[in-house]
Amino acid sequence: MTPVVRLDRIGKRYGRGPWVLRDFTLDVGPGEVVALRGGNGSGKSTALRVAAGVTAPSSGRVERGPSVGYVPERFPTGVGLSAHDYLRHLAAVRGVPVRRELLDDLGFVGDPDAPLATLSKGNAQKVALVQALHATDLLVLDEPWSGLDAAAGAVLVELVAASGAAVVLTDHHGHDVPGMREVVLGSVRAGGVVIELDRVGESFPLISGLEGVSEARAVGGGARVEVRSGYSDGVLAEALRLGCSVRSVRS
Ligand SMILES: Nc1ncnc2c1ncn2[C@@H]1O[C@H](COP(=O)(O)OP(=O)(O)OP(=O)(O)O)[C@@H](O)[C@H]1O
Repeated sequence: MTPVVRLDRIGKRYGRGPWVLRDFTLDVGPGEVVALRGGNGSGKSTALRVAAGVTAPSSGRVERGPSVGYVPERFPTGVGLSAHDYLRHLAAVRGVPVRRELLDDLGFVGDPDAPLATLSKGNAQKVALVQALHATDLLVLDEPWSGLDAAAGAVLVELVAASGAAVVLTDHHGHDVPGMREVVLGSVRAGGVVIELDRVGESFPLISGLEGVSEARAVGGGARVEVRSGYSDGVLAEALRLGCSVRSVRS
């Protein structure tokens, strides 16, 4: 089966911050539903943003089909439009029909002509879902059940299961979509070690950019370096080669 979305050894760091994702690979085929699992801060939303194309990976490659729907973790309701105008506008930009009937299916009971910012959280979330559900290739859903009542939640399970698109989602509430595959994102810090180095000096940027380093902080002339599980030997060897000395290694 040809995947609709392929994340190929994705790495992501925001600016010069720590690596949030390292070597993350994921293929999702049409009609497949994948739930990303992992603790807070393990990079789930980041992986979804990369999959949806709203943020670029720092390394690795992304391939995806052209028709993509994305529900962000926080729906930006401050656009000053009503639900109807917002859906009409996005549908026109994308050249797809407005699927207003989905608002009814999800039990939307807000005023569709009132500004989005005045809607309740659950009703705003239903608008966020409807604008995404047009997608035929890839649906990227970040906490899509957030704010939904039980009835709407059950409808969303059915919509996701029946979408036919590749679906990648996160869900802290454990909704069970039939056939859903789970992919666990390990924290880049889980199981790793903290290495304290002396005599780092100008080698700090090189040390902080080494493979497996999830966070590095300059401390005096040395550094405190957090290293993911399995990478400490390589980081230690490289640090020594760069002339640093090792003060401590702790798991
Ligand atoms: N725009 C950003 N700029 C800088 N750092 C960011 C940004 N977005 C996320 N991060 C950092 O990336 C890491 C992963 O965050 P992300 O939101 O992807 O995790 P998550 O698994 O979705 O977390 P949660 O379960 O709490 O929603 C965190 O340390 C976070 O602080």
